[in-house]
Amino acid sequence: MSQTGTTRIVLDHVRLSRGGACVLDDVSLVATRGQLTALVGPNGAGKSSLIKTVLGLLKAESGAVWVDGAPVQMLSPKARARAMAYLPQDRSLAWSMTGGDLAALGRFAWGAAAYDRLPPADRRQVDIALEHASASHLKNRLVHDLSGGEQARLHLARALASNAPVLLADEPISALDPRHQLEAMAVLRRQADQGATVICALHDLELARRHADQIAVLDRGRLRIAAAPDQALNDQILADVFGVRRTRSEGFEML
Ligand SMILES: Nc1ncnc2c1ncn2[C@@H]1O[C@H](COP(=O)(O)OP(=O)(O)OP(=O)(O)O)[C@@H](O)[C@H]1O
Repeated sequence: MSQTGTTRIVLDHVRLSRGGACVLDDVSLVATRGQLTALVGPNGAGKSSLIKTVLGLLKAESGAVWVDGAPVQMLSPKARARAMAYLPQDRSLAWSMTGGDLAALGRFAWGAAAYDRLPPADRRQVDIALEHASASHLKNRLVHDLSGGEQARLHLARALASNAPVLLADEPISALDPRHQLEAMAVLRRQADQGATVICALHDLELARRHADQIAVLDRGRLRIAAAPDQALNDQILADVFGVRRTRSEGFEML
């Protein structure tokens, strides 16, 4: 698969099995600088598995993942952490910490430190990330005392604080109210506009359509289409993959 100067992430005929079943089947996808790719597909389609494979957390049994021209499996854990920020779907924390310390974990690959002990430049990155995630006021609160949506915004701040050129976000808007969903999507859009490569798994097809440059539709482990939003979410795909059709009010109804 050809790689140009703007290419950052390439999946080249990736096949992955989990629990004895094939969950990614011959998936090829390219994500470039400055581009927001929305990964959509029904539950179990393989979105989280794809993100973890790009991160090198799961190893493709055939095919390859390239990050800035290097096979991901050749990169050290630190190099991967510096290249790619990850907002996982599971955001449970085993022990509590302040919101500031959670967001400061985003600087971990540059040297671990609690928020108060971060070098000024790193602390500034964390403060900017907290602001972008609408979470500055949560800096001194204990994470376990916060609502699900407040915790989600701190986890987004942690991912943003790393300032990595690639951002992989697995359902970044789950648990967020409508206003904060829009804010989170605007932040991801801005990251892409500033040159980052953003890949995010989303269930909200309308938000995906409005914010993404390309939409990759996964269907039972196979990439059905990766294209501009209106092309990717055409009537046939909506019916075949999601079992829905668009209503006149831009919503969806079951077929
Ligand atoms: N740890 C695991 N062991 C075995 N199978 C797994 C494991 N994790 C996920 N799977 C299976 O892999 C397939 C893809 O799961 P994945 O989490 O990638 O889907 P998804 O598209 O992210 O789904 P969702 O929208 O529900 O989050 C599913 O069939 C799932 O049951």
